[in-house]
Parts: sequence; C-alpha cells; structure tokens
Amino acid sequence: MPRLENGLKMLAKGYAWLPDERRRTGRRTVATRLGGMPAYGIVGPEAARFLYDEDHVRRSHAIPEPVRGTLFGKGAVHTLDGELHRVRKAMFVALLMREDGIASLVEQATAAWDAAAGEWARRPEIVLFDEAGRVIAGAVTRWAGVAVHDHEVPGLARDLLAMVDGFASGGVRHARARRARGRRERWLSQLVRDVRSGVTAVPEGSAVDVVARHRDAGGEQLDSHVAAVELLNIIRPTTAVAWFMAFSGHALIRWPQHRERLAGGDATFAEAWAHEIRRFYPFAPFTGGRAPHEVEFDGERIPENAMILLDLYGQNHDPELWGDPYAFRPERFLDRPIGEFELVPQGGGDPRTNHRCPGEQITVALLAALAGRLARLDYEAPEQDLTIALHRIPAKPASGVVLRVRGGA
Ligand code: HEM
Repeated sequence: MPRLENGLKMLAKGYAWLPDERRRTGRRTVATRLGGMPAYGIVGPEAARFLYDEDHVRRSHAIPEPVRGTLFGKGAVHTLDGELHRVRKAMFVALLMREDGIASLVEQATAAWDAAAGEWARRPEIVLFDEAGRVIAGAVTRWAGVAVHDHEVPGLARDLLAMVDGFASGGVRHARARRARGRRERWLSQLVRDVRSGVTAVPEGSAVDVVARHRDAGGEQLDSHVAAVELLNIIRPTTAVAWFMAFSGHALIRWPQHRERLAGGDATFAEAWAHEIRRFYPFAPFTGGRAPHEVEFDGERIPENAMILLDLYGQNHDPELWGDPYAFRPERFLDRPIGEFELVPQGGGDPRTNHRCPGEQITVALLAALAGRLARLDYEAPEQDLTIALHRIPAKPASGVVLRVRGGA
C-alpha cells in the first residue's frame, strides 16, 4: 500500500508539486515518486482521456489508506473498477444527476441560507466558510432522507468538513478527520440497519432508501458499513461546497467589480462564476490510479503498478487551455463551450461510465445559487488574512472569510 506520509515532497509542496516538476524537467509528463513508489504526473485533455481508459488506469489498491480512512471511506465507489464500479456508480448517477432532485436540493439549501442570513445580521461577524458548511450540511442531510434536529447540524457540519480538511495532512487535522469519519459511519450504518429492519421509515426514493436497498454487481446488498460510506460520499462532498463559497467570498473581496452582475440574478453569469471559481481556486489536487500493466503515454513507458496522476490543479491553469490562466475572469465561460476533458476540478470524461464526479451538476447549481445570494447580502469585510497557502491541501483563505453582515437579501 502506498503510504501518504512518505510522500513528503508532495505534502510540502501541495498544489505546486506537479507543476514544479514540469517546470524543472521541461516535460509535460513527469516521472517522480509518491510514497516510495514510481508515479507519473500527466496533464492536459489527452492525458485526461488516457487516464479515464480502464485499460490504462485502475483504482483498486491505488488509493492510500490515509485517504480512504478520512476522505472516501473504505469500500467506496472511488476504489472500484469494471462491473463492480459500473453498478455502484449507476446508483450515484440515478440519485445525483436528476434535474428535479438537484432543484429540490438547491431549494432546500437556499431556504436554509435565507433563514441563517437573517440571524447573521444579529451577530458582530461571521466566518463564511463555517456558516456555508452548516447551511449546506443541514440541507443535504435532510435532502438525503436523514432526519436531523437543528441543534445537531453544527456538529455534523464540523465532522463532514473535518473529513475533507484532514485527508492530506498528518497530526491533529488527520486524527480529527478519522474520528469524525468513525463517528458518522457508526451513526449512518445504524440508520441503514434500522431502515432495513423497518424500525425507521425514510422517504421513498431518498438517498438513504436507495442506498439501503441497492444491490451490488454480485446481487448482494451493501454491508451496512459500506452503505454508510456511500451515504457520506453524498453528504460530505456536498458540504464541501463550503470551500467554493469561501473562495467566492474571497473573489468578491478581491474583485468587487463582479459583484453587481452576480447579484443581479443573471443565471448564465452565475453559472460562469461557478465554473471560474472551480477552475481558478485550488481544491482537489489530482486524481488517478495504478497502471494494470506497462502502458505508454507521451513517449513515456509507465511500468506496471506505477501511480498515474492527472494534475487537476495544473490542468485548470494550463496556458494551452486557458488564456491568462491566473486571471480570475468568469466571463471566459460565457461564450466558451467546455470540452469533456478540459475543465477538470471534479475529473473529466463521462461521469456515467467513468470515475468523474457525479456531483458536478449539484456543485455548480448550489454554488451558482448561493454565490448569487452572497453577492446580494449586505455585508462589509473587515481587515483579515485572506492568504491562500498553496502548500496546504485542501487550500482555504486563512481567515475562512470574515464578514460583518448588516442585512439579508
Ligand atoms: C465540493 C465540490 C466537489 C469537488 C471538488 C469534487 C471533486 C471530485 C473529484 C476530483 C473526484 C474524482 C474524479 C476522478 O477520480 O476521476 C470526485 C469523485 C466523486 N465525487 Fe465529487 N466533488 C465535489 C462535489 C461532489 C458532490 C456534491 C457529490 C455528491 C453529491 C460528489 C460525489 C462524488 C462521488 C460519489 C465520486 C466518486 C465517483 C467515482 O469514483 O465513480 N462530489 N469528486
């Protein structure tokens, strides 16, 4: 098993690791090492197309234990290949990529935001990252069919955010992520057992209902623990949209010229905003797996079992794809069709058949709706540390974005 803690160079350099290797070697495909294993960093639409061919890259036994033990959970869809992956993925696609389902989640999240915004005005200041996390965690958990009381939401949000915050670090952040995952897996696997035994009723067609009844490729129900892992793979990454909300707050402070247009309710601009936030700011650093046999890419022979990593952050800042990539310009997405393998903050290709994120439409819809509301909020941003350290994975504005809210919108 590759061990994350051995990948010291990666940990020290964060998002700059693969881009720096490319600059140092003058090559787009870089041969390096991760956790003591050979690793190949690749970038660009052709690289993405290569990566998503199962004949080149497999996921099982590829994801380091520290990442499975915090971010994804053990037995998660992320770690499956072939028929096993296809059948499990179909469950996510059915739950997450339906227009009516996405609309109802956005409706619940915006209602929760509006209710919270009224209360923010009564406090001296708020931290946008924390508040967005609570708003989204409560909305998505209820949308998924899990009943939670209002007073439980802050603790739940803290746990869901901790699982993401601690996956690529050691020490306290990592330990907190593991504890949070353990607690929430126990909670949700008990719920799945109660739903199956008829002790607890949940809405028909909700995520809990569908995951509890799902049968894997072999025809067997999911182990209740794996069912909990997959439920967390819906509510955890949705709550992680809080990072993109903090980045939206950062962008509105740095480039206030966009505020009026975003506040104006132009849906096309709000969607372009969501794409530019996901392209510009660092979040998922890379994705990948292992070569099932020797493969060749970009003239490089990649040995069996080597790690192949698509540099997501690097590709989203590739000057060959994005003119002036370090300029924040939502307008770039107003008249630019997006190729399947170009914009990759959540992977590339076809999410129905490969490992691309099935929650991308949810992310864009939530972010567009909530960022519009943020732009309409009457607030002032006090002096604060808005630095985004690229060596910290996942990156975040240091202050979490502090706002003094005068009134809701
Ligand atoms: C916060 C924004 C999000 C980011 C940055 C993000 C990023 C990613 C990335 C990079 C992958 C891996 C793609 C690959 O390996 O090819 C992924 C996979 C996945 N994401 Fe997301 N995601 C986000 C939101 C969501 C949401 C909202 C959901 C669910 C509601 C979700 C559910 C999943 C699942 C289930 C997978 C595994 C797919 C598979 O292995 O087939 N994600 N995501």
